[in-house]
Amino acid sequence: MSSLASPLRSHPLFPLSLSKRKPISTSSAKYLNVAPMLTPDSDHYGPSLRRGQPPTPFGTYGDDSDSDHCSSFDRSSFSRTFSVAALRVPVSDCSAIEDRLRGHLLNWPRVRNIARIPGDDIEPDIRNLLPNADGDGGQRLLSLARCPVSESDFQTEDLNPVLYRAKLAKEFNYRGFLKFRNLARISRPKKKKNAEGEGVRGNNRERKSDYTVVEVLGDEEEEDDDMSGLLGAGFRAGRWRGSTRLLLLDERHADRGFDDLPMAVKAVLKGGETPCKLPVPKLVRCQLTLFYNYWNMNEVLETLLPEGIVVPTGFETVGHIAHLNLSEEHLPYKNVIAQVVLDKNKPKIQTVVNKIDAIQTDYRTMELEVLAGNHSLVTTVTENGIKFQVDLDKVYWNSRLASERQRLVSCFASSDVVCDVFSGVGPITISAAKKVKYVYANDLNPSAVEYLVRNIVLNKMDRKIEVFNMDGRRFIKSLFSSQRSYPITKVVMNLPNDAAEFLAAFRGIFRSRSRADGCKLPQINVYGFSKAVDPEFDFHERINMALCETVVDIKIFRVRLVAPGKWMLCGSFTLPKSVAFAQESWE
Ligand SMILES: C[S@@+](CC[C@H](N)C(=O)[O-])C[C@H]1O[C@@H](n2cnc3c(N)ncnc32)[C@H](O)[C@@H]1O
Repeated sequence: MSSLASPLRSHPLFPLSLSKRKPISTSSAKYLNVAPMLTPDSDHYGPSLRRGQPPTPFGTYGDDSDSDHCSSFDRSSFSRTFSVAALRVPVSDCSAIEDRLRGHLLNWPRVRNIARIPGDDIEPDIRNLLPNADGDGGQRLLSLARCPVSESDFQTEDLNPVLYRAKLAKEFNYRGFLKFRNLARISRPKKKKNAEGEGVRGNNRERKSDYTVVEVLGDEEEEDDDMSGLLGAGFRAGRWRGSTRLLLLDERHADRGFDDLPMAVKAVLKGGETPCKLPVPKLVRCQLTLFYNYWNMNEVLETLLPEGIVVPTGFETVGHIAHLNLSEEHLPYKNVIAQVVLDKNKPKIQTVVNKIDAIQTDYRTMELEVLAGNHSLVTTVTENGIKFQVDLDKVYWNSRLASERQRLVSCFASSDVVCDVFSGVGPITISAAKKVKYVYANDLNPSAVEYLVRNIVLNKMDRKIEVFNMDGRRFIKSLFSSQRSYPITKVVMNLPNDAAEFLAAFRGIFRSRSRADGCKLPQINVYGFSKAVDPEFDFHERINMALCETVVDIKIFRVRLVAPGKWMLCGSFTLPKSVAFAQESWE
């Protein structure tokens, strides 16, 4: 039984997954309990989980301390090693040689073709102190070891850093000690950035942020011997003792002898015409290891999920939350999928959730299950430069409507007064308020109203928005019947499931006014869904029915397909006079 185990072996949801997906090779028996079989694919260029070999002995790389047992898998089983050849060159000549070897160097995604050799770098400061670096290097080294004994030690013109620091400390009076932080700054070593983006392995363990490591195979002496076979005795130049870099050669040259290498590489190895003076660069064999962090989400999921199961590709993001919409077939693997999504999208994503059920509540909220990461569903989203706080547990939010909201608001003019009947936490309200004269915003959900108020304050729009918390029909009726200081010119009704039915509330809104008053009729922007063959016709019919009137001049815009064959639409029309002045109202 144990021989069928895989990277998911400890996961109860994957009993047979990899046995279905990949055959296990008997020759790789020692890896059986940790890795799937790897079938080298010689036609394939570039790294892949199938091509590389697990490091030997398997499991010495990678630390799976991140694992939690309900959702995890053995991340170290994703380490793969590849053989590559490299030129070991002095740092000072590296970029010149790199230029000369374009087209012959390793060109794998996210792998730099210049690699550092751990422990090989010599700090410029140290190099200046070393004998032979400049004439007095040895003397400087000695002077560093000196401790100040007498006043005369401080009289020396050229104080070394140790003496200089001691001198400063000694000279500080009461006021000087107030500047003690400066003293600390003088002696604090500068932080070094890892510009290479590559890890340096220590104690055979990868650091968390590392995704690749390059090691030269064999010790120094063996290295020379190895290469003498390849290059011939003539190429056994004296060993270079300064800082070096590895220039990784294209994978085609991994196992080639000197004679089979391209002319450009041979020319560099021969020295002579290379830009570098002696010492001559050396050809070395390397092992390139790519860790779990290297592989992208698809590659990892493809390995983890059983064959035949489509790898879930996209997810929606709301602030720090990744929102999956897993299908039935993915549900048995939901925790592992979520963990990979989290691993591969940190730090932006901190929580991964899955929608449990279709939206059914009155407040259009979703039932979400937290699958990985922290359990907070309160997040901040930035949409079109505006910040919104939302609690996905209590309010509606849909990032996919961002461009539609932008389109709608772009149709408003600065003189407009907007009435947002189903405002939610305010994405249309606040965006419109930035442009128009005034906005009346309403929502039935008290939590949505709470966040709406927060977001209005957050975006400093409180002087241009008035908030209401009531049913949409009542809101329409009371707003239009009261003598508001701003006559409403635009109405937004974004509750696609039922908004068309709310249109009945507009019947008779100007009933008590005289037609001669010159009341400006508002433009209505109402959203709806349609599964009909002709969605525009279908939606127009529903609008007419709700208003008990035929709207002649209407523009219907297809917002997006929300499901196969199901359109979300936006209908825009001016409220017919006959509806606004109708004598009967919806009540
Ligand atoms: C689809 S959401 C749209 C929210 C917002 N316009 C947006 O784009 O995010 C619909 C909103 O209408 C609210 N709602 C549902 N029924 C309502 C009713 N009868 N009256 C007023 N608001 C209602 C819900 O609470 C929800 O916030």
